[in-house]
Amino acid sequence: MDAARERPGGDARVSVEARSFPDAVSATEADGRVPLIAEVKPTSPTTDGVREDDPVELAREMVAGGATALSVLTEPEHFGGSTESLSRIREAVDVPVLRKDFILREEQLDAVESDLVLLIARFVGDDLPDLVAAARDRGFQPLIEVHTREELTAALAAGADIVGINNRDLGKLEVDLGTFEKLAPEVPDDVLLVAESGVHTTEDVQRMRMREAGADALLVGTAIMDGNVRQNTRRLTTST
Ligand SMILES: O=C(O)c1ccccc1NCC(=O)[C@H](O)[C@H](O)COP(=O)(O)O
Repeated sequence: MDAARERPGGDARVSVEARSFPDAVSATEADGRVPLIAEVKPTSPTTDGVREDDPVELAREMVAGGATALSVLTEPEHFGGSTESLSRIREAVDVPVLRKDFILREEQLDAVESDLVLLIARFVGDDLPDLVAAARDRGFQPLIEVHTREELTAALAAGADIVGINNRDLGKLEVDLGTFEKLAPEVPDDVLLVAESGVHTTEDVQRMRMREAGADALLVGTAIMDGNVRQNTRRLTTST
C-alpha cells in the first residue's frame, strides 16, 4: 500500500454533480433487469494478459448490454487503468461511473471526477469516516467495500449508505461467494448493497440476489471482460 499512498492527487479540489446510483438501480429494477456495475478492468493480478481494446468502446458495449453503472479501474501498475480512461468513459456514457482505485488520502479524491468512489475499509482503517465526509463534500457517492464483519461495522459507523461486500479476500486473493451470503443479512435494509467479485454465471447472479443474500446490485469484472463484452453483460443483466 506504500505505492498507493504515494500516488498523486489533483491540482485542485473537485466538485462533482453525480449521476444518482440509487436512482439508476431503481430504474433498472423497474425495467425488469438485474442492476449490474460492469467493470472496465484491462488486467489484474489474477488475470492472464491485458485487454488492449479502447476502454471507451468496452464501456459503450457494457451499457448497450444493459449495465446500470460502470466501474473503471484507475490504478495503473497492476490493473492497467488510468484517470484519463475514466474521464473519457464518463464523457461517453450517461450511466453512473465508479472510480475503482486504492484511495488512501483525501487529496487523491481530486485526481479525477466520477459519480461514485470506492473506499476500501481494509486499507483506509481509522481514516474511513474522514474520507467518507471528504468524498461527500465533493459530491461523490462513496461505495464502501468490506470483506469482514469488523469492516462492515466500521462502514456502518462511518455512515455508509452504499456498501459493497467483496467476495475476494484482498490479502489471499481467494474468492468465496459465501462471504456475501454470510455478511449480507447484517446490513440494514436502508443501505444499498452490492455483491462484488466472483460472479461468473447466471446461477451466481441468482445466488447473490436470493432473499437471504439480497444484493441490490452486482459488481462484475472478469466474467464481462473475458470475451464479447456486450453479450456477457446482457447474459447477466437478463438472468432474472
Ligand atoms: O481482481 C483482482 O485480481 C484483484 C486483485 C487484488 C486486489 C483487487 C482485485 N480486484 C478488485 C476487485 O474487487 C474486482 O476487480 C471486482 O470486484 C470484480 O471482480 P471480478 O468480477 O471477480 O473480476
